[in-house]
Amino acid sequence: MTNTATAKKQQVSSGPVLDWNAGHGPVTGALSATTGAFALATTGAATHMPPGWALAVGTAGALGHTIVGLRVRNAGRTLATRAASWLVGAGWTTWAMTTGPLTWAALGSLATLGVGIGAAARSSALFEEAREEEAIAAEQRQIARELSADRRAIAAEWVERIQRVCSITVRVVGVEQWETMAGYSIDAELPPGGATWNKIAAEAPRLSADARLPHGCTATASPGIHQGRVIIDVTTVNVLEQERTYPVDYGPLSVHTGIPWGYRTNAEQILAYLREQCALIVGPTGSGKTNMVHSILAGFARADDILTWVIDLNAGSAGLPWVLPALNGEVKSADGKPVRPGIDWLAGTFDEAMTMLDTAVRVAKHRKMGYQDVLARANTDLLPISAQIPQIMLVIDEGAEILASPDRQVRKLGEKILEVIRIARAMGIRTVLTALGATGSVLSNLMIRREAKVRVALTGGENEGMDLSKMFPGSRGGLRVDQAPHKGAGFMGTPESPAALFKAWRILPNQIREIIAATSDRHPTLDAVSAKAAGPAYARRWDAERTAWIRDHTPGGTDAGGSAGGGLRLSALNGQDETQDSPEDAMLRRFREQIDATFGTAPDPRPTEADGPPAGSGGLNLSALRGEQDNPAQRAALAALLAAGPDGTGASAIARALAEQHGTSRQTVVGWLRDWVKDGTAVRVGEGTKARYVHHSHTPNN
Ligand SMILES: Nc1ncnc2c1ncn2[C@@H]1O[C@H](COP(=O)(O)OP(=O)(O)OP(=O)(O)O)[C@@H](O)[C@H]1O
Repeated sequence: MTNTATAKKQQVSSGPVLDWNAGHGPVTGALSATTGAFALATTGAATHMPPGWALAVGTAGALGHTIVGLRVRNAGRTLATRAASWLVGAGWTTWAMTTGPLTWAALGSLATLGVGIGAAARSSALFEEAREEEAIAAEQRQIARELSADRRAIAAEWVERIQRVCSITVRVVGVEQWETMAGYSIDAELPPGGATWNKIAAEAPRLSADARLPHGCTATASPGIHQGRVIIDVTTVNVLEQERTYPVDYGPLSVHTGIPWGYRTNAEQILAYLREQCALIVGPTGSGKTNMVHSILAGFARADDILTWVIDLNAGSAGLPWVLPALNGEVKSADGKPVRPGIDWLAGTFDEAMTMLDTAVRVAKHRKMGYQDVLARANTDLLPISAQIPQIMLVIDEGAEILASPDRQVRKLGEKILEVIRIARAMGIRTVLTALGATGSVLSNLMIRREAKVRVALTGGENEGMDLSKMFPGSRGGLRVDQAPHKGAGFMGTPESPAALFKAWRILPNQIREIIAATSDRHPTLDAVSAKAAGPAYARRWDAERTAWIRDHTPGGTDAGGSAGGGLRLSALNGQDETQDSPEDAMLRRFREQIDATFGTAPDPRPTEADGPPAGSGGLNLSALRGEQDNPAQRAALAALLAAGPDGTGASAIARALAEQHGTSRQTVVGWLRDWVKDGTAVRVGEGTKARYVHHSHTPNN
């Protein structure tokens, strides 16, 4: 029951309730007083109540209201008005009960009284309001005084400190406390005579020590609005000490608007702009590198114009958490449909990595030719990246070790990586390389130095192999490993944001699963020009024999290549044991069933596990899911083939059906049909112009 209803019920059952706290405006207050007095006078007169009682009630009312008013700190004027209302009302009631309330004199005087009480109440309400506003303003003035006293103290302290440590006398123009409450920024004017902001920046460690800042807190100088001004950011709370999980807003991102990779000491996000830049992430074992790679993949998965290709030759697990939950049906979209993996391609073997890199080179070269008109129209030599022509981000875990490897074969991979970096910037393929520590040899490579300017050093307190001055040449020794002793923390610098402390968000498998589900519909598909260049090497990337290595990593699988040190595992495919009906097979079967249920496809045309696995099968055979399941155009083509029934259909008819929504060319459909005939999904009937294709489920044998 609501409060009002309760109050009404009480009133009905026990007569008028004297509510000293009840709020009244000037009109309702006056009305309530006069109607109350009138009711009391008429009932009192009718029942011959002694008139003294009305006076007693009025006095009690005046007292009651005054006590409540004092308790809520009403102004003296309000208290007096209320008490007077009660007493005047009671006086009238006493008089009216003696002389008769239903006379013109009694009624007229009551009306006058009502107006009088209303006016007094209105004036006291206005007074009350003004009094309250004044109190708030005074409180704010007091806070402002304290704040500006605080700011003045900070300004004076830092003028004196900069003078003492850097021998520069600055004039502080403003001090701004950060909303995150993790520190403040000082805006100061440099003295005339040639002092520059970097003179103060170079003394950052000494300034921090002088200011007795807690570990992990810094005083970093950067340029102000012109060359005669400097901004000094001082952190007073070490947010790098805290563990912060990946932000739960999985909204869309774009390569153009930057991808958040972590947060700075002032708790603000730091963005990586990768349209033209490659990135290098260095982190020794245990520093939080794998976690950081996951949070990078999370950002890429959220972008609607990025396709992520991951090379992961380690027993490590950079790509698997982004693939497996989708494949084994752990994750479903909101409407219960299977979802696409969070990355577009995962290479876990040397051969697959080589295939991926060759494909990337082909795509880059083909884009250059195929998009001449687009470039001319946009008057640019940078391919306009969009959801229709996505950027390919190649993430190569321990890629720096590949580049620096003494092994001839591995070096071939390295050369290919460098080729992609060299030729593909304009055509929208960029790389993120991670490194355990082999930075010296990697950074001496001109290509990396020039193209990979988004840099991260995860220190986790590790000194070994961590040459920060090489990673961040502009920092001039201002960065010290001991400033970031926490896992996942280190330094990050980009062309837009100078190298400084930062921390990656912690991301756990449940968040990865959430992101896979949230972003499944958002991933772009490879544009037709690139897909043509990529060819079957790309279209068949999820085939059984090519994803067999994943079996080594799924629950129950043996981690054959896993080594404690996380060394490169180039022989993942050697000596596999093709056990029948393994947990992975069961998982795959479940996934196929879901796809069949969702897309209305027929039973698998290939022999099932029960029929005995064909050579090389038994892995995660995604192409068994009717070919390129994550290509909507191809799914639509397959649906058209199925819908055509036993009469079958042709490439032109399918292409026409797909034209409006997918713009697929007849040529592409011909390619798919050829593949489907090869793998038994479709049967070709007739020859030449009469050739038709029938889905195998509509053939006489079925
Ligand atoms: N951003 C972070 N915030 C808090 N803790 C973290 C963060 N990143 C990593 N950690 C902690 O550090 C541990 C190691 O992280 P991670 O596995 O990513 O390191 P790594 O450098 O890849 O090590 P390895 O090479 O041995 O796998 C994690 O289990 C976690 O406890």
